[in-house]
Amino acid sequence: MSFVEIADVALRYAPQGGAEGTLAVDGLSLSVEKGEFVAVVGPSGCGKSTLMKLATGLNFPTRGSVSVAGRPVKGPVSIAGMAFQNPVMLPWRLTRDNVLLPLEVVQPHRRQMRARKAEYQAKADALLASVGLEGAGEKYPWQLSGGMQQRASLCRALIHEPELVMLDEPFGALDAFTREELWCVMRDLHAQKNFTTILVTHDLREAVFLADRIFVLSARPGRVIKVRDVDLPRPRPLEVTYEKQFTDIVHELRGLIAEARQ
Ligand SMILES: Nc1ncnc2c1ncn2[C@@H]1O[C@H](COP(=O)(O)OP(=O)(O)OP(=O)(O)O)[C@@H](O)[C@H]1O
Repeated sequence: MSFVEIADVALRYAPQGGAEGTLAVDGLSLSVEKGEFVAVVGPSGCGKSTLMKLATGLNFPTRGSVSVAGRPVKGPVSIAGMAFQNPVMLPWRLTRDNVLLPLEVVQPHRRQMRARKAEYQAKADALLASVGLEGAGEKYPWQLSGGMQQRASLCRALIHEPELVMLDEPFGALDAFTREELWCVMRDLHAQKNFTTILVTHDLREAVFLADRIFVLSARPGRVIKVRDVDLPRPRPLEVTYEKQFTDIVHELRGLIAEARQ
């Protein structure tokens, strides 16, 4: 059995005001192996974020099944860490304390928080340093740039050592240079820690740079219309993005999405 299995799933959002609701995904099947880095791309509104919510237990299928780590998903998946386009840091807490938030929620850390606070704080500072944010734990999030906040948000997604990391457009709001820097941060974190990763993105270069496999979804209701292996060797330097093999894959994906939008 794969680490994440989504099997023939449909999800219709509840109707409002007599309408019939929105069928977000239908016949959606995909599986992700342990340690794999996959990306999900597709036309706007095709159900990418819905897929993320299904895999983390924030939404449940109308039909079909979802399992993670061999267990059916019946509620929020505690072995998952998440990062989104908007880092949403609590402005009254230091950056370090924002990073520590999942440990205050997820067991067994929650019950150990008081006794192990100093150790957890040191862990947060070490994680921040590993993404180039040495000393930033002592600052408030509003004292950091957007790129720094997004790095901190990655740390928050990883602090409880999740086996599954879900990234929903995490670099979408950043300028091109900062975005590429964070691709490298993410590449290195994945290589070190080997968590299973699902990245939802509109940025096809980002998908090809980071992923082992890319799932292309149809227009809504979303289902997988193509699985593209990215057979570029790792570790991948940024320069790979200028190579023909890389740009060929990007063009292929662009063509598939253009077709799917029609
Ligand atoms: N909570 C909700 N209630 C009702 N409809 C919803 C809800 N969440 C999403 N939808 C609808 O489901 C469809 C799929 O939404 P989803 O956010 O999964 O798509 P997406 O591919 O992530 O979108 P985008 O490319 O714009 O980020 C859309 O038509 C959206 O309006």
